Amino acid sequence: MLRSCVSRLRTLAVQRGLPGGAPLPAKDPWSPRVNPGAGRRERAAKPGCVRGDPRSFSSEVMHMDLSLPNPSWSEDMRLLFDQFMKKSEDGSWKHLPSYKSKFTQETEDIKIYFPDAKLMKEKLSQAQLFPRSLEEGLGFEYAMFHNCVEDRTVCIFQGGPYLQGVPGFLHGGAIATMIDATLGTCAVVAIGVAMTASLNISFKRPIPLGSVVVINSQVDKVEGRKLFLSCNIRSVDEKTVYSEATSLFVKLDPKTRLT
Ligand SMILES: CCCCCCCCCCCCCCCC(=O)SCCNC(=O)CCNC(=O)[C@H](O)C(C)(C)COP(=O)(O)OP(=O)(O)OC[C@H]1O[C@@H](n2cnc3c(N)ncnc32)[C@H](O)[C@@H]1OP(=O)(O)O
Repeated sequence: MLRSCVSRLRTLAVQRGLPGGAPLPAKDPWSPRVNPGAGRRERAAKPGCVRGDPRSFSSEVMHMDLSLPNPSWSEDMRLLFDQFMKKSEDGSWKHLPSYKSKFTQETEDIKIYFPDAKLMKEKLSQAQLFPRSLEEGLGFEYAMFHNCVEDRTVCIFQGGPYLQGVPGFLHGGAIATMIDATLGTCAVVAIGVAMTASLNISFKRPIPLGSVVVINSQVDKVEGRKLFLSCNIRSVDEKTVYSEATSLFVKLDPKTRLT
């Protein structure tokens, strides 16, 4: 019993990068917690990006751009990210930063839909964006890029070990989450604050855990406040179509309260 407690504490010490933990492989994406450098984002040059171990400064984690490469990213993920960053140099594509929690323009915009702005502010101070709520490498690792001319958002996504459904493959709910997040971002960039009214997904092939996939979304049609979007998820070599989805997003009516 004592031995198992010591062993558990030792494991926790390793996970938190504390002394006493046995060393583990430095670049194992399946054990990001045990990588002492795993909390660091490599590209810290962008505005708003914080250098150092974010776990020691929780407010900094909230404000750190989490869509930048980190040690849990596979080679495929890094290559795709670099390709899209290259495409962004001429301005046709734009890298969209992503935070656990941050008062962005969207946060400001949504306040008007709540009758009690003070209560809303309190709630928001505790809130985290769902796909960013798991620790680095364990859940949703992704970066999004938007093309304003073509009304398209591309998400490069690597699903970590905590997103398992059928053993070895991603959970359908995790896939749906990333589809919704990508379509939602495409919608918000296109028309402002909007919510998912309907989402229809066809799961065609299972997505292996830890693999990198590309979610391609686009605006198909706009009818007043209604925005119809579709997307597909493909393998990096584009040969496998894993999922397809269609959706309706509705731009919120400033006259209507959400609660
Ligand atoms: C530069 C950096 C940028 C970065 C940028 C990143 C931003 C960061 C993005 C985060 C991205 C997260 C993405 C997560 C997105 C969610 O997960 S949202 C959560 C799930 N969705 C919900 O909870 C929504 C619940 N539903 C509702 O609140 C309301 O039904 C809605 C959707 C707001 C619509 O209500 P409403 O505004 O009162 O609309 P209403 O007047 O009833 O209907 C308007 C029209 O839509 C139609 N409609 C409404 N609902 C439906 C429906 N379910 N089916 C079919 N038609 C419908 C109506 O029939 C009507 O059609 P018309 O008669 O005009 O032809």
